[in-house]
Amino acid sequence: MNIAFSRRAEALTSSAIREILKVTERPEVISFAGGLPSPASFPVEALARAGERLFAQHAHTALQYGPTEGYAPLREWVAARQGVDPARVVMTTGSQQALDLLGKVLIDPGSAVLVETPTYLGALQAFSLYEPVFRALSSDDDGPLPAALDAAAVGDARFLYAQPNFQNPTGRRMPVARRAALVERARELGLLLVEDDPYGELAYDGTRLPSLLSLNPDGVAHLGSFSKVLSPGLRLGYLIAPPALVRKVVQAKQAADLHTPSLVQVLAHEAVRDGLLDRHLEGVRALYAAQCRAMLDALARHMPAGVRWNRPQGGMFVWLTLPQALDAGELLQRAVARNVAFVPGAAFHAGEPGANTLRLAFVTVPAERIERGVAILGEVLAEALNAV
Ligand SMILES: Cc1ncc(COP(=O)(O)O)c(CN[C@@H](CCCC(=O)O)C(=O)O)c1O
Repeated sequence: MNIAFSRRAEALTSSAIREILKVTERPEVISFAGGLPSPASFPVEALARAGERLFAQHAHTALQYGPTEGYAPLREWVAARQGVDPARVVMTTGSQQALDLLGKVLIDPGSAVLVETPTYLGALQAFSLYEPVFRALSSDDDGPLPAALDAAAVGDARFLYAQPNFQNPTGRRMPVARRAALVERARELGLLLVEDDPYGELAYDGTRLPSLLSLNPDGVAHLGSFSKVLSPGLRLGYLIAPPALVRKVVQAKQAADLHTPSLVQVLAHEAVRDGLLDRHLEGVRALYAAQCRAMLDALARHMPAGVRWNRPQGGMFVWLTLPQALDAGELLQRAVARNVAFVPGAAFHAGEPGANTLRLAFVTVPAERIERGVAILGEVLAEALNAV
């Protein structure tokens, strides 16, 4: 059967992370690839008790169709936590769906979309379905440069996609002054900001900086997720946006999946309604801080000269820059042959190739396996450097 695919489908590519995750299913593989939260961070007991309350008190709601905007008590909980009107909140099936819906309602073929580079490859993949032209915005260690946001660069761009907290893949965090300057420039230029923030509650010192949303609620579409603070298997996220954008996203979501599963929304609300999250997050932050120290110590011990990396203050990722001569895509094959996996950096780039970069996720690997995996990675890099 010769299936005639749409032009969009013909251009589709696989997620580098999803493809590598297939390889990492072998238990002997030390995987620094997927941004999977540590299973030790899942509040299993609290979720089990929430499930009992769900079936005892909310079974009909949890098992029935629900409103596309989401389960009202959960929307209200999100709205209160973010300081917005519940009418601006839409619950989504992971924040990944929010990325897809924003692409669907904001991007025409050929539309310009401004992105950091590198940036989250899942966002590039979601937006790409709608055939934009990506424009990479100059950035430094603090994030996108507001000075790069001039009328010429912005032109008719539909939005700027940015992550202010512990950015995937670089791990960097935008200082408050940079956030304010970025929001001000975007406001002056009438440019919508899409703020993707799955890691905002994962600062190891427990601090939270003001969101871009809080600096300009009418100019920012904010994405949040329960994946990194509760469980990714729930596939639960949310979008907070100006009313006109909420209306369009809801219409698109009606066509996509009618609504996010009622069961998951009621379960999550039953779990978080009495303050579980704040108690739970203290332990998650302490665990991730220890994991990060183990990773940074191992890198310092085993990386050959010329390899650079950041020191994240939160989140789940370390970003390595290799000497120009090395290609992380080629090195991945050699590393996997020695049971170590990571995500090559090229897939995170929308502008320059970035072949000599790679992302290491560190929260799910026990410290002794981090030490062994990074030692092997160091040997693979040293052998490659000796061969150039
Ligand atoms: C910046 C950013 N925005 C949205 C997402 C998607 O999270 P959810 O759909 O809310 O689980 C993510 C999740 N990214 C992880 C998860 C992907 C894992 C996978 O594809 O299995 C990663 O980069 O490894 C993210 O980092």
